[in-house]
Amino acid sequence: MNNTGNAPVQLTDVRKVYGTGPGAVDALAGVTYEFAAGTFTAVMGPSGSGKSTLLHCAAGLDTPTTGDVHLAGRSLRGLDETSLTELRREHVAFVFQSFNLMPALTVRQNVVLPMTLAGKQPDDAWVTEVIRAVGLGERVKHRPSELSGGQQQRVAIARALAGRTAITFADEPTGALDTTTALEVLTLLRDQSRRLGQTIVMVTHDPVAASYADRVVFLVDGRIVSELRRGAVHPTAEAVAAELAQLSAGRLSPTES
Ligand SMILES: Nc1ncnc2c1ncn2[C@@H]1O[C@H](COP(=O)(O)OP(=O)(O)OP(=O)(O)O)[C@@H](O)[C@H]1O
Repeated sequence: MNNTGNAPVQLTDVRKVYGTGPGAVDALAGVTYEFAAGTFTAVMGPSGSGKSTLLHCAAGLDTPTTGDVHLAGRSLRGLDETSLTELRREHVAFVFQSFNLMPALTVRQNVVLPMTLAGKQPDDAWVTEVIRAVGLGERVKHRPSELSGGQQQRVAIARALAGRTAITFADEPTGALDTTTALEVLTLLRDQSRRLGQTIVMVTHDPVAASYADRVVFLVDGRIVSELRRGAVHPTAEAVAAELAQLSAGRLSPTES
């Protein structure tokens, strides 16, 4: 697959090897993929297939062993840490499992922190709207320690939405949420991608979560092996689960099974 050069997130023959010698692990075995502007993509695959490694390499949080990543039009190869931090602050939001909230700050202060760090003026009305949309309108002055795990995750999601960055990386964003809140959060992410043209890359184990995405890519043993795209047929939870089951079954070679 050739990259066209326009996508906000592009991986070109990205390989990531952990360790050396006989114990080395090929976490990514040559991934070339474009996460196109305004698309919401779910990354799925069996445990250990390389999903988190792909997300970390794509976001510049980890360095590929070989290959290149372009983020917001810039090659990450050889970029120093300061430039990388600036690039991320300007263009990227994160919703990770470890919420990375600042314990001393209130909900609202946490939500606007990336903008403050990037020297941007928060849009107060929009910040209020996203905090309300994630169901924390009554808790803006609470600190993370006064919130449940699910509520803390919602702060992280509000923080990602508030900055209206071009790109959001999400790692199991709904893992700690009850079903109702999870569906609200997925709807918010989908709306964000549709309304603001944001590119969202989400790792998930959950076919229902993946069904909110426009595209679902499947990783097996560090390679993208298939893809479902919204077209005539929506990537339904059933279609995603069926593909995953087939890939997981196919992964067991006759000698292993
Ligand atoms: N820091 C590391 N050192 C050595 N091996 C690693 C490291 N991080 C990941 N791996 C290995 O790389 C492979 C891919 O790991 P990764 O965490 O990307 O998979 P994953 O698909 O996200 O898994 P899961 O669904 O279980 O979270 C695995 O075999 C894992 O053991």
